[in-house]
Amino acid sequence: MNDFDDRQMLIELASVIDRLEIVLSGLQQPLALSANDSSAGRLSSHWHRIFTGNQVAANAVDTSRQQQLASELTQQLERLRNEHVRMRHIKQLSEKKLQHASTQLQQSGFSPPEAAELLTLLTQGQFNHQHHGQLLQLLDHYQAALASSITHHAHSHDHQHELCTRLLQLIDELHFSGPVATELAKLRHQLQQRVEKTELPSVCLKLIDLTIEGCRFERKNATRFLTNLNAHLEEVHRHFAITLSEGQSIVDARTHHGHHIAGELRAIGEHLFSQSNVQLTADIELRMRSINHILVQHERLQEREHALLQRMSEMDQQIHTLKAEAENFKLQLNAQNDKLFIDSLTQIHNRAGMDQRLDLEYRQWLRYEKPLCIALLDVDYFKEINDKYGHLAGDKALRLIAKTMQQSLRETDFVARFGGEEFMVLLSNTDQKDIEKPLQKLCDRIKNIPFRFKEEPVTITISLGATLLKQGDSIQSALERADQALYRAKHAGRDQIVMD
Ligand SMILES: Nc1nc2c(ncn2[C@@H]2O[C@H](COP(=O)(O)OP(=O)(O)OP(=O)(O)O)[C@@H](O)[C@H]2O)c(=O)[nH]1
Repeated sequence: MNDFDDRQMLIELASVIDRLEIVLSGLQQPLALSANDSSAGRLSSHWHRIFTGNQVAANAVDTSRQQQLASELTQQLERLRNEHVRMRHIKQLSEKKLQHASTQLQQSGFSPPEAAELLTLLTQGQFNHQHHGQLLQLLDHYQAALASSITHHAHSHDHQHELCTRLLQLIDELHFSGPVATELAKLRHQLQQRVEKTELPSVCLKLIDLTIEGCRFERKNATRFLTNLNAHLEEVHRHFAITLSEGQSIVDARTHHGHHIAGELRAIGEHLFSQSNVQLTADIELRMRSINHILVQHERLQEREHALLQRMSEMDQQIHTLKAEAENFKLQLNAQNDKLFIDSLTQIHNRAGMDQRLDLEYRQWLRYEKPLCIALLDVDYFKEINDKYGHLAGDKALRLIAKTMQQSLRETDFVARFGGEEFMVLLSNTDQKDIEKPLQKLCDRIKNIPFRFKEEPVTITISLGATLLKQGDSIQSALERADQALYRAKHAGRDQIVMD
């Protein structure tokens, strides 16, 4: 555009010069001036003086010709003036655009030293007359900024994908019941579909909300149970206190009756030796009545004792119920505790379970130095399964793969799902020469699962990277080696095992 305007300007200027030459040659023709044309004569001599630098007699130029030339000259000058205004406007506009572009580039965060230098000049309004050069430089930087923003976008896309996978994993590690579980399932479904970058924060917040709500729900259940337990215990305590005092009073009464009967018997014995028969009979009768009275009281005591036993048996029943409830609660807590280490989708161990077992196996390896193998597995092209047959099909595949893995290995081996379609296997106490066989069997079994999605038979393969723990290894270093091996298996074409 600028190029074109400049060329146009040159053509215009050339034409102006041509015209001016004609005007000049016209003015140079020495023609007589009439008295009426004195002003035109003055004008022509004025132009003559401007263009030639020489004075000419006022009557030396033809008046009509002079007038024509003068009007042409005026027109040319007018055009020239307009063009000048237009060019000035274009210049101002392009400077403004340049400034706007440099501000935008500055805001883009793209600033190699050359770009920074140019931008400082441009944003300070220091344009030089070589606009073209500056524009070209600016264009170069624009292109670089665009390329960098495309790369950045790709990275942020990767990051977004990773975040979604991590959120899915977290959901799989949560084991809530009731409405929270339903909401979590919905959120899981949403994450498996495409979640826009802008929606991610609200999904994270929702997950936090649900986790808090789930914890509250669990806590409410536990509190309710403990309140019940407490109420029952209070009741038992009250009964126990009554029973205790009742028992004590029965014991006191029994002792008292015992003493009384013993006293009466002693008195009968004494009277037997010291009294006459008539007197003796009367005394014995008296004592017998007293003993009878004691026996009646004793019977009442027996009834109270019976009631006491009844109450004790009820208490025993209550304590029994309490014990059963406490046992049940303990089982629930244990089950919840176990669930913390179980992946809800596949029902094998999750990342937390894997960390716990890895730690244990590592300590045993340090102590007993028996071989320990870590294998990392990743399902090949799993994204395609999800994309082509839907996430439910993907979930089903993951469940079956996990089950097959468990069935394919020994009970003492360990299997965990630690990421979306990533699994880990620990083979303890297995020598190097014996490792490849079970791992190969595992891969073959998975490959042979007869998956059918949308009536189509589908073969799913896995890539596997494995390593044996070596002298000086930490858990981290061994995991990294296994991960590298897995990476090589993927890049060598997938569906294979790489041992490091
Ligand atoms: N159905 C389902 N898909 C999941 C789950 N977790 C992760 N994924 C998906 O697994 C896919 C993994 O894709 P990528 O990491 O690209 O790997 P891939 O397609 O298996 O490709 P390669 O590993 O390179 O062979 C993504 O589409 C995830 O959304 C899950 O729990 N269920």
